[in-house]
Amino acid sequence: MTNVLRWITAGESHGPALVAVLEGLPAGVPVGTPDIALQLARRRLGYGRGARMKFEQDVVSLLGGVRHGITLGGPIAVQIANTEWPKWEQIMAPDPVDADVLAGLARNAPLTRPRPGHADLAGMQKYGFDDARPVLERASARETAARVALGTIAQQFLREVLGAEVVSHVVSIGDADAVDGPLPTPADRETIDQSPVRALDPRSTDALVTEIEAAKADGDTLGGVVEVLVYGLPPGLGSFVQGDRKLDARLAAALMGIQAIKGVEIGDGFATARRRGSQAHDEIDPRHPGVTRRSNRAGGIEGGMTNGEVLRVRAAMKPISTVPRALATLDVVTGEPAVAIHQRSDVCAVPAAGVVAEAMVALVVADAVVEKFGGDSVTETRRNVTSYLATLADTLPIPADAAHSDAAAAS
Ligand SMILES: Cc1cc2nc3c(=O)[nH]c(=O)nc-3n(C[C@H](O)[C@H](O)[C@H](O)COP(=O)(O)O)c2cc1C
Ligand SMILES: C=C(O[C@@H]1CC(C(=O)O)=C[C@@H](OP(=O)(O)O)[C@H]1O)C(=O)O
Repeated sequence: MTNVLRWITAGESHGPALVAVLEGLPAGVPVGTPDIALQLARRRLGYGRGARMKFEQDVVSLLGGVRHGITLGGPIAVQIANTEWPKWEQIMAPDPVDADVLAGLARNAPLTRPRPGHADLAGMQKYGFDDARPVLERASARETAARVALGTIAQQFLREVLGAEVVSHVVSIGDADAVDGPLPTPADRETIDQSPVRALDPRSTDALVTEIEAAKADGDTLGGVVEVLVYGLPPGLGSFVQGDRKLDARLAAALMGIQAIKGVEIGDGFATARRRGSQAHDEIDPRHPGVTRRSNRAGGIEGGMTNGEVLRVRAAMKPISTVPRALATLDVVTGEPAVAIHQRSDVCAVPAAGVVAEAMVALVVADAVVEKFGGDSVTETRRNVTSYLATLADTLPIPADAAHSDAAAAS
């Protein structure tokens, strides 16, 4: 399946900049450099991130597709420059650099002890490198900054045409679970971002921070689970007619594409597999104004389509593979046993992964919205949305506002 909305990123972790292009978005979406900078700043936060997050800055510029704060309908190009570039200018130079100059740079020493869990070894084998540098430079999750930049624009689009809002929070870190309370709503965003682990309930924060501190003290690393919710989606985004058109399949692929994400769950996912049917599905109740369902175990997707309930998807992140108490590996030059590269690194990046997951969900949902409603301008897309919602109300005896579920529908 070819996406209506297309996106791509380029750039290395220690290169001069990341670049990202988003194509297929209608004209008229309000977005500016400060909106993107704000989201990039959120991605850098979170307890457990390494030193690099403190000294490195993202410098964002919109290079195309936006004029005076409004998208023009053409490809949108974003650049995220890296303030650390002067330190890497020769090591990562696109043009040849004198071998003597490179030999004098300690930072340029070949990385020959691949980290289990990172892209190092398979990447070196795949491309025939005896240095992990060319692999890790692109495999690195620095690239997620570029996706967050594009996700910001997708979120602005969803807000503009549907009034839809994307929220994320951390569900667990390592073995510690956040308090299992009501689902976060858009009104909770600030509270979540103020928590160093991006947990909604303040009682969760201490437990999750303690978990990270304990791993750090042991020279170890952690993963965890994040959840993304989208409020305000109409039924019918995505499709049941082909596997690759299913919205759940598209969400899973996009979330799995984030570095270190190893599991995706839609709604109650794995828990649903253990339930009986009578306890697994979401009964339809037309008497409850504004809500068609008595529960939302499906996470707002049935048959590969949104069903008008809150979209709810989780992503499981594995622990960071640069483990300070380094793991066993080999030296690819000598073939001898060795310990893996273990320079500075994040101990836990789950809170940041939540921000990245928001971006990927926003891009996938925005793609499904453009696919269903079309439109070259936001005005045209919005008109098509309005007409679809009116038709829905005409054709089925579902209360009109049920087609636009609100926060209450989530609980
Ligand atoms: C926000 C974020 C930050 C990350 N930071 C690190 C890090 O500091 N050190 C590390 O080894 N891996 C880090 N990772 C994970 C690696 O990028 C990832 O494990 C690697 O690219 C291999 O890909 P895979 O885990 O998907 O197989 C991070 C991932 C994310 C999403
Ligand atoms: C730079 C970012 O994340 C990096 C992702 C990353 C990895 O291996 O994925 C490894 C670390 O980089 P380094 O090995 O240079 O310390 C993280 O800091 C970022 O998120 O902006």
